[in-house]
Amino acid sequence: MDHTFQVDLRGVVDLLSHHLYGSPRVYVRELLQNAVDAITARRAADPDAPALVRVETPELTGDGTLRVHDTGIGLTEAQVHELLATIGRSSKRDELGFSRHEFLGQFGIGLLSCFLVADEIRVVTRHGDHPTVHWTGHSDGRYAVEPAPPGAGRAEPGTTVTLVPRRDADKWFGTPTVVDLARLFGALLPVTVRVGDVVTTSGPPPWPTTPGAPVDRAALVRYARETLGFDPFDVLPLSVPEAGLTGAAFILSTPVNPAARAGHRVHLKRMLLAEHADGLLPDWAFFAHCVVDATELRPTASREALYEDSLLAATREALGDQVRGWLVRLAKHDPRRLAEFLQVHHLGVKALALHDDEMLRLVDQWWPMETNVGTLTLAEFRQRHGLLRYAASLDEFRQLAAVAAAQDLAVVNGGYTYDTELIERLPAVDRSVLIERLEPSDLTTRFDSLDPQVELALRPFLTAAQRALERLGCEVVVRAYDPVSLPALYLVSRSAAFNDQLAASRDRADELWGGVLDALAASAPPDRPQLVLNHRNPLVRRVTTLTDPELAGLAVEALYGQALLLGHHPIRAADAALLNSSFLGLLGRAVPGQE
Ligand SMILES: Nc1ncnc2c1ncn2[C@@H]1O[C@H](COP(=O)(O)OP(=O)(O)OP(=O)(O)O)[C@@H](O)[C@H]1O
Repeated sequence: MDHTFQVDLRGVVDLLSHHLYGSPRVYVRELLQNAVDAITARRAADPDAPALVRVETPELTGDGTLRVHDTGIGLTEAQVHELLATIGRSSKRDELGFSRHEFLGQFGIGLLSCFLVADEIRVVTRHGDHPTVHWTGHSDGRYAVEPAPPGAGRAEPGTTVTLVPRRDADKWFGTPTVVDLARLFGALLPVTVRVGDVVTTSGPPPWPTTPGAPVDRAALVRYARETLGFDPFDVLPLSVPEAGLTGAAFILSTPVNPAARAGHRVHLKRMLLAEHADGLLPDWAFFAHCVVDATELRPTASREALYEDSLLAATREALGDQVRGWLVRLAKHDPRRLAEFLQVHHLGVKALALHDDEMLRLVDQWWPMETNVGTLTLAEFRQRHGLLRYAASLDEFRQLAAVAAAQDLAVVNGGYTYDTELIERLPAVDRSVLIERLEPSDLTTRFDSLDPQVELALRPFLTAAQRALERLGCEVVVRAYDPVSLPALYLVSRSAAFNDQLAASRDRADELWGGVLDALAASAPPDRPQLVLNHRNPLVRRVTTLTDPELAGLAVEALYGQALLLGHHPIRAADAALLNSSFLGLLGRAVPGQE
């Protein structure tokens, strides 16, 4: 024998409230949606039928209930039985079960959302010339249907839905709350909605809704200010005909974290679906906030998010192209504005450029980088200097920028967030790009050696100097280079820096790990850091002629300390001690008198 499923309405309402809808406030949306659909259905047969939805809050009704009146198609008694009391039954699907295009509803559960805030729902409805029907539904699952008492029938076709609030749901029925919710969800609806005397619909959207219609920028900026709460950097109209989508992208005027997406304001058939919907734009377009209305995109059953399907994917791509087009146009016709845009969003743009070729090209062409030959984009730098030579850290750049410039070596500062990674990714998108990381020790090859005679004469000094710095593992050399004002340069090749780190770790490591580090150290080349004294510097020349080996040692130690500090090199304990002793030693020599 066949039986029919029984539904525990309380259980279903509990499911809706805890797992489907984000907040009980959606009851306003569902009521408006049903009223608008009913008007749409009536106007399909009678285009001149009135189109008005009136909401009366308890403040107006005076009996504690909220009422929604519509001039829609209404229901016959048979339809009331079939549609209102059957969960999942909807008049808005065709014979094959597909949602009918002209309606907002489709699932046949919307009315149940009223039970999130009401214990009892009453519907008084009239379809055409049929008698008026009264339906009362209770949250415990009971319902009653009866014809209207004689003389109490509706004068006109349409429906009135009355909610008897639950005791704990009063806050959802205050007039200001209902006005706000009606505006939030239904401001763009194509039917006039009034809450009491307040019209909550605002007419058509502020963006062009037909192809070729002019863009009213002032209206869009006003909309952003009033509805989204910010002044956009720029606005661009959006259109994706396959999705029946029109709208606008508002470019944010303050930096945002690309990973923390705020989402987009999405309307479906003029009803707000979500204020923060995901998935409408590609990730890289984090700097744009969209407001759109679409007829073909599908909602999830909660009506609070977009259903991820191939149409949404195609829409995302098309919208991405339109935002990209905006960037390209800006680059072509208004580079100054593009520079302003990048000033605001460079960190986000760079983060995406690590993965997105298009963004990388944008950074390459338009982001001004610090270099030792002035501020240039990477593309400009390559055009002027060919090879893209870069320092991989801020310290390295600071240490070497001036010296490299004096040797005619142009260097880009790759020390800021993402810059080195971006430079190193450039050859992957453009094979013709040649890059080279500046190796500090490469610089020495560009310095001039001294005349052999001079070199010979410097031997005693060099011996004393080397003795002074031996215990620090530093080699002293003398070369002639520019700028003349620089007395000494401390140069650490990358392998020497690695050795230094290895030694420091070895000191802290236990036996087993220490053994591993020793093995590594053994395989590393024995490159030592160098203190390169500049023979063109007048002070250095004087130092090299000192005959007192102790004073020569002190002077070299002081030059070593100064080179470390100037180059932003780490100062180890031994270095600090040496700085201290050389300073005091020189001071002792400088101040006359005996103990
Ligand atoms: N104001 C109204 N006027 C006329 N018919 C209505 C009205 N409200 C509800 N109905 C009828 O009741 C049915 C069920 O409504 P319900 O809101 O539960 O679902 P729906 O609107 O069809 O779909 P969804 O769950 O997506 O909102 C509707 O399909 C419609 O036929």
